[in-house]
Amino acid sequence: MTVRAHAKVNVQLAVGAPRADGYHDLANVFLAVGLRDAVTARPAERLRITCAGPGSEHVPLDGTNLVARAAALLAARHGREPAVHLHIDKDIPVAGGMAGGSADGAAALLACDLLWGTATPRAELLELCAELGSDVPFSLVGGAALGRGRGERLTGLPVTGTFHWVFALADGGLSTPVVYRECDRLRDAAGESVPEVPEPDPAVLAALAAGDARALAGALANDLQPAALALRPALADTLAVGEKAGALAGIVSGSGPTCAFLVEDAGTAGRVAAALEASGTCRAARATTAPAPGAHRVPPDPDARPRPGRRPR
Ligand SMILES: C[C@@](CO)(OP(=O)(O)O)[C@H](O)COP(=O)(O)OP(=O)(O)OC[C@H]1O[C@@H](n2ccc(N)nc2=O)[C@H](O)[C@@H]1O
Ligand SMILES: Nc1ncnc2c1ncn2[C@@H]1O[C@H](COP(=O)(O)OP(=O)(O)O)[C@@H](O)[C@H]1O
Repeated sequence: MTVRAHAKVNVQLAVGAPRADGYHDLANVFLAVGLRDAVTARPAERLRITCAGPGSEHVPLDGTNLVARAAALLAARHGREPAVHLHIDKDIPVAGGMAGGSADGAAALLACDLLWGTATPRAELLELCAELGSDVPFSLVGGAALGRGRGERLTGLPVTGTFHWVFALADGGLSTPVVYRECDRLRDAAGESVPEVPEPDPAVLAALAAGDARALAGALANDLQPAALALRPALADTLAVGEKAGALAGIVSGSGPTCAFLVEDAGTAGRVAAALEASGTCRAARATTAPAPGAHRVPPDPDARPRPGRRPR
């Protein structure tokens, strides 16, 4: 049973003051993009995780992996053992601010639910996603959505047309909690007044609904960007290269260090990606489109053969 789930970019990430539980209230406007992982679930004697693809050496294969936590949570809900082999085919950059772990968690929940025939109602799956992590419910639903609370309370958003993006992948990741802490520290140091509960920007929502890339480019906003840049100053060079090469706008994706560039069309995407790769300011650049779907089953490929050079760990 194979389920695919996509990466995200935050077209608005407004971060409130830290809450008593250590989280931050957000106005988090998620947009699912073309980069995706796949999780395959097969019956096994006990829970086993394998992973292949770029960066897979940085993915934990123990009980802390979100796919392991997803299987354990769903199994406990249905009073059974999580006896399953979960294989992750990774393409989403690890610790890149694109919710790769969350995508895998949502994909594993769905894959196990289908494999075990447990038919968990959608609302319950969403609750389990929220237990796994703040970004996991969005990975299940995809498209575009506003996340309130810590990002887990979703309202679907209308999107028209296709948005073209280029992602500059960085060497190494950034830790999400470290970036949130740096954001708090910078705001404290600047004596900034921060709302408890931030609000979505109507300009962002209108641009998504209208399919207006120029308007969306003008409204992109990420409150975690100053923190990501403080922790990784070289990201400013990456952003400058992409913008100079013709992107409408560049922004750090979520907690970073991936940089996201919104571009006018597929041709510009190719040119911006080539300029980023030639600049040496990133590990690789990937052109893709949005919106992308939520986690979904893929039919088995009768001609599937193991691909050389992608041996699972
Ligand atoms: C920043 C965002 C933007 O979408 O994603 P990434 O860019 O990392 O992918 C998310 O808020 C990340 O969500 P996710 O990675 O699911 O976070 P969780 O596992 O729930 O929380 C990890 C840690 O991040 C911090 N955290 C997360 C969410 C939130 N609203 N406030 C927080 O302060 C807390 O320190 C928490 O302990
Ligand atoms: N399936 C998974 N894929 C990637 N990372 C995972 C996974 N499960 C747990 N992790 C852990 O979560 C951390 C954050 O991973 P990821 O979701 O890729 O990044 P981000 O939170 O920046 O979007 C990783 O550094 C890793 O230790």
